[in-house]
Amino acid sequence: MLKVADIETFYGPSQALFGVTLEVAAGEMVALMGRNGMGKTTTIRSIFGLTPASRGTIEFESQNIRRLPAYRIAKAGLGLVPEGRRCFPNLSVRENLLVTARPGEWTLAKVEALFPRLEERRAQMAKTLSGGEQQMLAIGRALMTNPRLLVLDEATEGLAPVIRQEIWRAIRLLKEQGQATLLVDKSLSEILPIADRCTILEKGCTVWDGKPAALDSTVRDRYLGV
Ligand SMILES: Nc1ncnc2c1ncn2[C@@H]1O[C@H](COP(=O)(O)OP(=O)(O)OP(=O)(O)O)[C@@H](O)[C@H]1O
Repeated sequence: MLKVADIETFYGPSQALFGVTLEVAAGEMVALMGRNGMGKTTTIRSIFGLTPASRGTIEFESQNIRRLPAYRIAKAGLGLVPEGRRCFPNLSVRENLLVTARPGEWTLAKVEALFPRLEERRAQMAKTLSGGEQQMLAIGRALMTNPRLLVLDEATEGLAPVIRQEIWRAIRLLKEQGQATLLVDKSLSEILPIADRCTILEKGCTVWDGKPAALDSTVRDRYLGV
């Protein structure tokens, strides 16, 4: 479904990615891992055309999307939940969900069933939500676009444990429903049981790719330890 091969990405003169390769197949949940600053967010920004890659290939459903503008990439069927959420602060929860809606399986009712808190707060302005609720809203908004591939960047970072659990429960449900997902998260105990595959980045390069069961302590210590 998504094939990223050997991409290189720059911020001005400074190179951040030196050869990132990853793949997400239909129905798969893939974890993109690596320590801070190794290039996970840049990889996601490159896939979405927000910081375009200058070399390599990015194919989504056999279409080359590397040089497409960001809005065309979203339209091709990729949904992003960026780091740091980003909802419309002065729109209600319900308006935030409806403004990005595209026809498909995910409807307002289904998103509200996935996150009952959003239903309870549907008339509230997004800016009055807690951080965790805003994160749920950001996920709900991405689902309302009915993406064939959902990409979550640090969806549970910095949230209270009870909210994190709610978000992980939702992510597990998405997986059961066969939603193809690319996930960045530092919580190995949550991510490893549900990921079909892990791709690890080190200094802007893909250095490991495999099933979570193959991710032994040597690999963990080398690439994921602090
Ligand atoms: N806007 C920017 N301008 C210049 N360099 C940047 C910019 N954003 C990121 N970088 C650099 O690119 C490299 C990769 O950063 P990136 O944010 O992709 O890493 P990450 O793996 O997502 O880290 P984190 O887990 O901390 O979010 C780092 O060296 C970082 O300093």
